[in-house]
Amino acid sequence: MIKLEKVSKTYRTDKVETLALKDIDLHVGKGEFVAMMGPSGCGKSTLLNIIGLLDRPGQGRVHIDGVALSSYRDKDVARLRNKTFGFIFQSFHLIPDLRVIDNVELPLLYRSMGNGERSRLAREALERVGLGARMEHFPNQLSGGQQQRVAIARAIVGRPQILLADEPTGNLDSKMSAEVMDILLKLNSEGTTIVMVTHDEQEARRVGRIVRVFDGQLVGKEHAHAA
Ligand SMILES: Nc1ncnc2c1ncn2[C@@H]1O[C@H](COP(=O)(O)OP(=O)(O)OP(=O)(O)O)[C@@H](O)[C@H]1O
Repeated sequence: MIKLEKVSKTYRTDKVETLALKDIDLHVGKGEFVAMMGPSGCGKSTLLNIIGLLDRPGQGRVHIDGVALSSYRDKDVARLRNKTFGFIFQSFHLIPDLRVIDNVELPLLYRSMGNGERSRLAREALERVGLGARMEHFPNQLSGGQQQRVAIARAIVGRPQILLADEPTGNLDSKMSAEVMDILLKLNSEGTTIVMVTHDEQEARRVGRIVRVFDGQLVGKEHAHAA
């Protein structure tokens, strides 16, 4: 499903060069749930951005569902990203002036579908995360855990094959974190491939596989075992 070969990434500013990723080989099979762990600054977000086609590697190859990213032009990459991935962030990234239902509909605006269909899919996604009764609320009228569930509904509304989550429980207390993890595990059991960055060992142990990043490289052998 996701295959990275010898991926490296260097950030260059006027004065400094930072080698953020070095020779990453990673294979994530269809339907896997992978937790990515490592100290601050080791390259986890950079790796997630490259997997999610938000950034291109400096060197190396990225294959998504068997297709090499290098064969896509920029505008096709954007379309592939929108269709294939759902993104969840630590700080939710909801739009405060939009009602919950309108936030969830956002990713569908780029697809050709009528208002009725858009609204039906958004309602369905909100019901799946247990927020069917909060559609007309604004984000600041919800708890942190509920806001993250809205963000999950927004991430899954377009039925992506892959969910990428960057510390999705980082801003939540343990009860809300457990609720968010339950939803992610359920989505995974229904077939969605998930890659999640986390700092929480206990949480990571709930998922299928842990990939550890250190200083821009993968450590251990676990990254090689995927189907
Ligand atoms: N846009 C950028 N320009 C320059 N350097 C960057 C940029 N983004 C990241 N870096 C550097 O690349 C390295 C990896 O950063 P990255 O954000 O991927 O780490 P991380 O493991 O996600 O960290 P954290 O757990 O703190 O979020 C760091 O040394 C960081 O300073």
